[in-house]
Amino acid sequence: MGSANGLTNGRGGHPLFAFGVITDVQYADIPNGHSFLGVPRFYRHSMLVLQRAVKSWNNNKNLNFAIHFGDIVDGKCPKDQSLNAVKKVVDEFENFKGPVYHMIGNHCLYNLPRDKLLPLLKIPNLDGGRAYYEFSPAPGYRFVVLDGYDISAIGWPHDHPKTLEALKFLRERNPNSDKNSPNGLEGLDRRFLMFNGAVGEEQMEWLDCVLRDATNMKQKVVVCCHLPLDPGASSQEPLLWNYDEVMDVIHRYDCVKVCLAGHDHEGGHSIDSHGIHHRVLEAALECPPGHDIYDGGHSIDPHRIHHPVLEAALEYPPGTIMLEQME
Ligand SMILES: Nc1ccn([C@@H]2O[C@H](COP(=O)(O)O)[C@@H](O)[C@H]2O)c(=O)n1
Ligand SMILES: O=P(O)(O)OC[C@H](O)CO
Repeated sequence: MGSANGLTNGRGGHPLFAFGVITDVQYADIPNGHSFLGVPRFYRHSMLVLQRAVKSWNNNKNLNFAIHFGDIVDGKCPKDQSLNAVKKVVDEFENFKGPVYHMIGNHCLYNLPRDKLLPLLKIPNLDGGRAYYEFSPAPGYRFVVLDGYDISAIGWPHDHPKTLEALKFLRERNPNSDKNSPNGLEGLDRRFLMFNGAVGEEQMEWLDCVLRDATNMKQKVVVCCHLPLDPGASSQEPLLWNYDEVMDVIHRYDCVKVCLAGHDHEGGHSIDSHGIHHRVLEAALECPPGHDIYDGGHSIDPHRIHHPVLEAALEYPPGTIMLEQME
């Protein structure tokens, strides 16, 4: 089964490569709770979901790597346990017999500052806490991992220019005293919340260079970010503040075929005006005990948990993504 940009569902054709995916593990050694809107969250069980994912990835001998889309530990984790909790989850990922890539989410930053977090997550930190990077898992392909909290009111020191820029940005767009509240904001403006962030100017220039280089090298690109980049694949509140500017850069080139994200726990999928697939993955945290995203049995609530076979059919099997014939 082909799709708009040549991705297929793994039932035919020649696989280019496959990789394990999981997002929003948000582990904490605390009792079950719920989101602000009342959706149940299973903080301890998410570790089991991860363990099963790793087992399933290892059983599938053909995965090139695994990637977690951020929020490794929940913000409710007692702060004196943050370091050990992050280490515990990273160790679990390390049981995967292959490279593992991480990115930062808001909950990571509620727990630890960037200088502590980045080395633990093995995010290359070459330049003052930046958390964007790229890698090539197979010839002709490049993965670009964006830092959606580059401009953010969380994670940088309180007096850091990026914190101040983010607070100014929020003040100008969100009149609520609780900057996590979207009350009164209309439509896409509902994304101007403190638990989101933006890609800054320097990162934007870096992205432009990487995409120009990939185009020259005739490489195809998958863009990964904790925060979703397309309103068609996500509700309004979790979007990257400047998703539109990032997409303008991406749309200048023809090399990006897929954008993957987490953060919007329900998940979603869209194909944008340029034929790029956007897939937001469902949160491991909200998988109820007794069920498993990665059991492949599909005996669980398909609305919340099972990675459904989408129109673009990116998953093969659940918990992995296989790319084929990206043209
Ligand atoms: N509709 C909403 C959603 C969230 N908030 C605020 O954000 C905080 C985090 O939300 P979670 O979904 O992670 O629980 C929450 O504590 C609220 O302050 C909101 O105001 N309105
Ligand atoms: O990052 P969280 O877990 O606070 O949740 C983000 C929400 O799902 C966005 O609507």
